[in-house]
Parts: sequence; C-alpha cells; structure tokens
Amino acid sequence: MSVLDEIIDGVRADLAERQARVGLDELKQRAARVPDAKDGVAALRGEGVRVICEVKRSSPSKGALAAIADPAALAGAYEEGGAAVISVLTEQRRFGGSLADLESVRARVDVPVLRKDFVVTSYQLWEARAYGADLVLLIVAALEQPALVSLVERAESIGLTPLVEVHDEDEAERAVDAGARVIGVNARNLKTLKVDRSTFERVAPELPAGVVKVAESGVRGPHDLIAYANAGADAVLVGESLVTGRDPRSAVADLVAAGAHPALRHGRD
Ligand SMILES: O=C(O)c1ccccc1NCC(=O)[C@H](O)[C@H](O)COP(=O)(O)O
Repeated sequence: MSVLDEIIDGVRADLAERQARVGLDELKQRAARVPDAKDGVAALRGEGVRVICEVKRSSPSKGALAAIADPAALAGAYEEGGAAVISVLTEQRRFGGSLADLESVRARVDVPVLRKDFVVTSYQLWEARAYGADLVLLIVAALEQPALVSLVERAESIGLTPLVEVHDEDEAERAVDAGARVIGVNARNLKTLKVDRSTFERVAPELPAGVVKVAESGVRGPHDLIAYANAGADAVLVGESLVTGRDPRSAVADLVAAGAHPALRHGRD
C-alpha cells in the first residue's frame, strides 16, 4: 500500500467519525455564518512571486518538525512577513493538524487561508468553509477524474478556490480538464516522499497561460524561490523551512523580497 493510500485510509476513518457527530446540515448552517470566502486567485496572481506559508507540525517524510503551541501566532508572523496565503494542514494522523488549527489561524489573519488535507468528499469542503478556509487543496493522485471534476465544481460553487495538486504531466492534463484555475506542482514524490525540484520545470510548461502556477515543496530559501520563479511559478508553497527556522517573520520577508525582484518578471507569464 502506498503512503498516499495509507493516509487516505486514516482520513476516511476520521471523517466517518466526524460525520457521525456533525451532520451535513449542521455544517452548512455553520458555513453560512462565516464571512464570505476571499478570492484565492486574486491573492496568488499579480506583481511578484506570492508566498504561501504553511503551518506544518509533522510530516510522513520527516516525522515531528516543530512543536507549534500557537498556530495563530505563527500564522500572524507569516502574515507580517508578507505571506499571500496561509496554508493549514488539518490532517491529524501524519501531519498533527486539526480543524481547530484552521479555525484559530482564520481568526488571526486577514489574508486567505488554505485548508491543506486529503479531500475525498464534499463534506470536507463544507468543513473547510465552516472553519473559515478560502482555498482548499485537491490532490489529483487521490481522486478518480469524475470525483475530481465534481469536487472542483462544488468547491467553486461554495466560494472556495481549489488548489489542484499534480505531480506529473498526466495529472496536469487531468487538472486542466477538471477546470482548475490554480494548479500546484508538488516536487514531493508521493511514492518515495523524495523532493525533486526539477519536477516543476518539467510539468509547468504543460499548464495553460491563464492558470495560476504554484510550486510546492522543497523551498529552503530565496534561491529555491528564484529557481521556481524562473521556471514560471506565480507562487511557492513553503512549510518545513519556515517551521524549523529561527524567525518565521523574517524568513517569509526574505522570500517575499526575493520574489519581488523586477528581474524575475521576465520568466513568468
Ligand atoms: O511533507 C510530506 O512528507 C508529505 C508526505 C506525503 C504527502 C504530502 C506531504 N506534504 C504535503 C506538502 O505538500 C508539503 O507540506 C508542502 O508542499 C510544503 O512542503 P515543504 O516546504 O517541503 O515542507
């Protein structure tokens, strides 16, 4: 069984438990009380390379990364450093996240918030909205094409911007066919968990000009952001190097400054 399959088995078990506790109607009522979602596309497109900063406690590849006692404070530091979007991992078993993390981050920051999880049903989209997310991750490798298409449409219909994650050219084609407006190319191979930064430069040319292109994983500092930007990235998604470094606010500020350099504009759409 692959790591992805193992993670999804756990996600389905936890999901069944939550669905037994909170019905869909109750979730929708809660979502109706949350302010309208912010526009994820607008947040990720524009001058400079946008930086998506992740609240990441642990991971299947590295185990425990950081004891994040106050995810809202960390997200606040990211926002002060210039983050365009805050990504919150809500998967519990392998990443140590929760919907409570999402809710507390949402209450703290003004920038859009991404629910990063292994979404397999529309119930999880309603959860994302009910806990204040503006964007939601959909992983192509985790979904058959009809399910992907339906989740992209449902996410958009309830105001969420789907960030559709791919790992190769075939998945990129599926994401485009599903109507994704924001596509993330993840450099982390889900079978080996190894990061290969060249994945982005190989896959990104398959994506249409109008799509927002996000380079995910493996950003250790400004030099990696610059390399991704030169390969066409509109935004980068950064987790580990921010939660394991000493000063998240200044680390984000350094990334944002590197991404704002005028020379980078020539390599991007
Ligand atoms: O991080 C992992 O080990 C991992 C394993 C299996 C599926 C997903 C995984 N990570 C999710 C991510 O996509 C990253 O958290 C995100 O791109 C940030 O990457 P990094 O900056 O390298 O922490």
